Amino acid sequence: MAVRVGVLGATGAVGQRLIQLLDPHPSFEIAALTASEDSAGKTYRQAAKWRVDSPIPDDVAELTVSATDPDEVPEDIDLLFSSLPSSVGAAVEPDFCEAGYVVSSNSSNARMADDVPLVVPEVNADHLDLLEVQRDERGWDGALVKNPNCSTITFVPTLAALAEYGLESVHVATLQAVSGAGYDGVSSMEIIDNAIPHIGSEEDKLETESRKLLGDFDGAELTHNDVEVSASCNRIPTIDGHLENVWVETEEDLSPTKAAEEMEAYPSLDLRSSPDQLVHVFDAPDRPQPRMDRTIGDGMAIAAGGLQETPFGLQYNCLAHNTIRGAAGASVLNGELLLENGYL
Ligand SMILES: NC(=O)C1=CN([C@@H]2O[C@H](COP(=O)(O)OP(=O)(O)OC[C@H]3O[C@@H](n4cnc5c(N)ncnc54)[C@H](OP(=O)(O)O)[C@@H]3O)[C@@H](O)[C@H]2O)C=CC1
Ligand SMILES: N[C@@H](CC(=O)OP(=O)(O)O)C(=O)O
Repeated sequence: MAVRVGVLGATGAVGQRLIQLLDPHPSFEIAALTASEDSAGKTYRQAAKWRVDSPIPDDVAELTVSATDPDEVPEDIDLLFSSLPSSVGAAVEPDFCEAGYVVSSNSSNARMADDVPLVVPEVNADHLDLLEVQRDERGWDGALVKNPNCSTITFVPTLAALAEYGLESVHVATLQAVSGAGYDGVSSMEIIDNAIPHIGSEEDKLETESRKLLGDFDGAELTHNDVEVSASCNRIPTIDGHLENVWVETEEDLSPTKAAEEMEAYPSLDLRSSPDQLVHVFDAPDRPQPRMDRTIGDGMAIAAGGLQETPFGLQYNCLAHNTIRGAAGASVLNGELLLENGYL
């Protein structure tokens, strides 16, 4: 029987992607949708300005949107996907966890909290058991798990594939699509014929979240990886797909050929939303490209290419679909991991 799930912030850009991914999902049944007080009481069709590239699912369209309050969500919901603005997530997600709901959240609040697992299942599924510590410390029946920032998700799997060579330092420069800022995030006058070399708080997220994801969990405590990470983030006029240029220095020698082999061989998982192959490496030096490569693995794979030796270490480019692999798909994958690990 399918697990009954809800979406917090269901009317937003990421909320709509969540609905698109969850509606056909065999393990989950959408049974609750929440948004702001402005949307509460309306049908989803009325409340959401549907902008996803597939039709709004009929059954979901007729559900009534409720306020984002634990008292407004049915008790028989087992899992909530959260795509709220982070300030709202910070205020309400703990209330839902205290009320007994398990929350798989895409919002940036609490990602770096010591007792909150920040998970990319193919990279650090074992960190999920930090939930035992969380429940002990907070006394929650529910639980809170986070996926990282979309740009963090794009480059961390490639680093995980190289980790056995000893990661010393990483430099990453991003070229991020406008959908990452949300529908109203960047105006057309700002971004057409332009690039913006600043995305608020983004660089710090890449630098800190990557070290947490690549850290070790001993069953009680999480130690962050001590690799030095330096990021520079840029907004460019693509719609979807974050492209990143990465330079990595390793303790052991690592040729571009060997690095490509390690990336291609890095294992995926058997979870329903995991791609068959996690990292695809292109031989052609002009790939990956956002428009051509963002939907590899139904938008859940990472594309890489352009591997070469430089005076600053191994250099390569990588790409992921920011609202699928980097946001909604990442939360759904964590929901699948929670289910597989008996947390639901
Ligand atoms: N856009 C993207 O690609 C990415 C976004 N994210 C993160 O995901 C989260 C959602 O982003 P996005 O979907 O773009 O945001 P949107 O602004 O499109 O959607 C926000 C959602 O939250 C609801 N909401 C807003 N204020 C409140 C409130 N006070 N109480 C309850 N619900 C509220 C909105 O409801 P209503 O419609 O009623 O206003 C809407 O459903 C953010 O934390 C963002 O940083 C992460 C990665 C990528
Ligand atoms: N800041 C990201 C999207 C985002 O909302 O990230 P986060 O989930 O860390 O808030 C972008 O602009 O592409």
